[in-house]
Amino acid sequence: MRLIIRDDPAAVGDYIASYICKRINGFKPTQEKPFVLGLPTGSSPIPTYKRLIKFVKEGELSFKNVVTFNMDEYVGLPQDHPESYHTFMFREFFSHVDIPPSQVNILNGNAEDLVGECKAYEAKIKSYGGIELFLGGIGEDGHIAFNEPGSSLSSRTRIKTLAYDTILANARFFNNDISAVPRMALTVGVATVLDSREVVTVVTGLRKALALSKAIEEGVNHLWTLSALQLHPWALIVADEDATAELHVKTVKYFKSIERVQEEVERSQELLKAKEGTPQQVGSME
Ligand SMILES: N[C@@H]1[C@@H](O)[C@H](O)[C@@H](COP(=O)(O)O)O[C@@H]1O
Repeated sequence: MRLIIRDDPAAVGDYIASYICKRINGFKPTQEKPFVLGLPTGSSPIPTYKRLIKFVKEGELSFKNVVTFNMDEYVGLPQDHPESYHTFMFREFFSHVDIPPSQVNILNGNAEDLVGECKAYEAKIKSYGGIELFLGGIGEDGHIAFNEPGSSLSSRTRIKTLAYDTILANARFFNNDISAVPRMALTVGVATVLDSREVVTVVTGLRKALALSKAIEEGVNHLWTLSALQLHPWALIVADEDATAELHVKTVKYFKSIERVQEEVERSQELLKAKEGTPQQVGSME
């Protein structure tokens, strides 16, 4: 697992958006072979969405050949409710980029058959050959998507009862009215996230500091479901300085040094490429 640390949420958003932009462009998606992207809601990914929208407006990125799957949705909240994850995603992201709405997938928390809805979601992900990159956020209790503490690490898309802490944390979106926060949600499982070829997680703010330390400094544990990323072969966490408050100084220094070394390696590879290119360029000019 890699941990990248940036000064603040805006810099985290810039980093992740540039990373996703590179990955999508490098993949060269087509209608036949789209880039399959998993997406989260919450306040943490907003700076990333803002930056991605900018890339699209500047012509550096397109979502025409991208298929998305969102992580979760409340059960029983009307789709057009201002706090439904459907509304959130279109308001904060989809309405501002060139993705055809038919390529957007969000769980339907009002489906008559909720179990069937979850099964169909898993099957649809499979039909696209799986998720290429899952972008995730976390709750203060370390949950990824709505995989609350105690969730099975081999869980799949399913109905989940929300932890009281999560209901309290999300009350801020419902005029601080705890009774207005839905008690249940549909969510992809931990195993659904782990199945994707790459996972990138945004962790910002002091409120997430304990969860980050539990997830990366301690063992894999169902009480902090983000820790399951330790089992993933290609996982990246991008955090801001505030979110590192509970980490050991040694941990922070370690990951920062790894990033420095990685940059050195990349720079020397670029130099080598440029050098190899020079005789040819000279030759062609002559
Ligand atoms: N189900 C969502 C999570 O997917 C999200 O990661 C979390 C964090 O939200 P925020 O980024 O606003 O702290 O909120 C909810 O619980």
